[in-house]
Amino acid sequence: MLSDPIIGNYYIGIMSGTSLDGIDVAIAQRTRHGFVQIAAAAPALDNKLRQQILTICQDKKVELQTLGEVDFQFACACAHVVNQLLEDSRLSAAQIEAIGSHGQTIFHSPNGAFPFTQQIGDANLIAAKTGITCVADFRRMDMAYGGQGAPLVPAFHQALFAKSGENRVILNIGGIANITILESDNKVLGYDTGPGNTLMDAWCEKVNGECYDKNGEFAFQGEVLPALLKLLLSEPYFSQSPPKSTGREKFNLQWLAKRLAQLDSGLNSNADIQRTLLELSAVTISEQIQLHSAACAVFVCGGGALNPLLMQRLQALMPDYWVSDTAALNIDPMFVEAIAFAWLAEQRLLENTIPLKAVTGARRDALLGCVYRP
Ligand SMILES: Nc1ncnc2c1ncn2[C@@H]1O[C@H](COP(=O)(O)OP(=O)(O)OP(=O)(O)O)[C@@H](O)[C@H]1O
Ligand SMILES: CC(=O)N[C@H]1[C@@H]2OC[C@@H](O2)[C@@H](O)[C@@H]1O[C@H](C)C(=O)O
Repeated sequence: MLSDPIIGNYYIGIMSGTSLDGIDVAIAQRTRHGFVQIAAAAPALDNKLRQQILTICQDKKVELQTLGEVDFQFACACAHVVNQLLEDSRLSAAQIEAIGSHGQTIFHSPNGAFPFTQQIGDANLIAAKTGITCVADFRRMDMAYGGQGAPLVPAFHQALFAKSGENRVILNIGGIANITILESDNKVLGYDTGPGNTLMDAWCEKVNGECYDKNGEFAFQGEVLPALLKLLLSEPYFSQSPPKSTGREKFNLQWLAKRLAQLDSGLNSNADIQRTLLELSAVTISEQIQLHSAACAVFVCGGGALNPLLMQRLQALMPDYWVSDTAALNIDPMFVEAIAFAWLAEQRLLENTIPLKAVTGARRDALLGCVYRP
């Protein structure tokens, strides 16, 4: 029997998501049993660079020179985390087939008259500074075919986690939350449900100066404010049918401030608002899962899996579902997205189209990503 030439190959995935908490990087290996995590790291972003990117995302305005310089610096940061991880794991660049680099989304606008999505982190530089082929720009071909360009991970979830004859849900709770419904007949549905941690992070940073609510401790001190929750839930995005995707362009501090101003929020404690934002994420996620899937196991990944109150509320709001995290499927919940981009790089080099049209609404499945060779 001929041996399969792709078995044993190593790929690297780099993801830095909407939370801007750091750069997730993972080395994965194609084995006979699937795609296996070999090493991973999630170093924090340099604070100055993080602030510059946040400013670009929040102000939605940037000088072209600044944009170019931030793009350069972010790519250098990505190359650095790759080189560091290779050194720590005693692997050489020559052993890696490719890097899949998501880049940092600075604007995602899939629905306007001129849809676009923009990620920074020049893949030429990543290839040059690591000596490894870099695959990047994964979203825009899907958009070119009329798709949302997001979420992309449902295809990876299907490839790794689908089990014939069994319904499963994969729930990523990053800044934005997205669900993948894996149906027993191999059909897949996936979309962004709305805020995961992004509003909680923004509020916590504003009132406590901490970039996130560690272990949900601040939210635990508060009570849900029913009038505020009702108002937040009236956001039209939540009742829109998929395909749909969103980002910090919509769910941000201004979005929250506008709604707080409509209520007499001066009477509410900051902890109550934090608790209500957590409830907003839990309610919007659990409603969408229950709308599209019969009772089944829900496997959570992303930083939200580390928030015990959020996990507790998801289980309570979905009593017929079994909520755990992707560790139960042998993938570290903190690195599912990074490994997904390693997988997307592999798929690109193999020239496999990615089955996403049912998720993103694209007219056809496409080859995703551009290849930058050093
Ligand atoms: N110990 C913890 N307790 C509570 N929340 C946590 C904890 N650790 C991480 N988080 C939350 O997870 C977030 C980071 O999650 P993650 O890295 O999955 O997001 P992301 O990849 O940036 O976002 P996205 O998936 O939307 O692109 C943090 O901003 C924080 O809100
Ligand atoms: C435009 C963009 O960067 N979207 C991210 C974001 O973070 C979570 C959610 O919103 C998801 O739609 C997507 O990331 C993952 C990796 C995806 O494409 O599947």
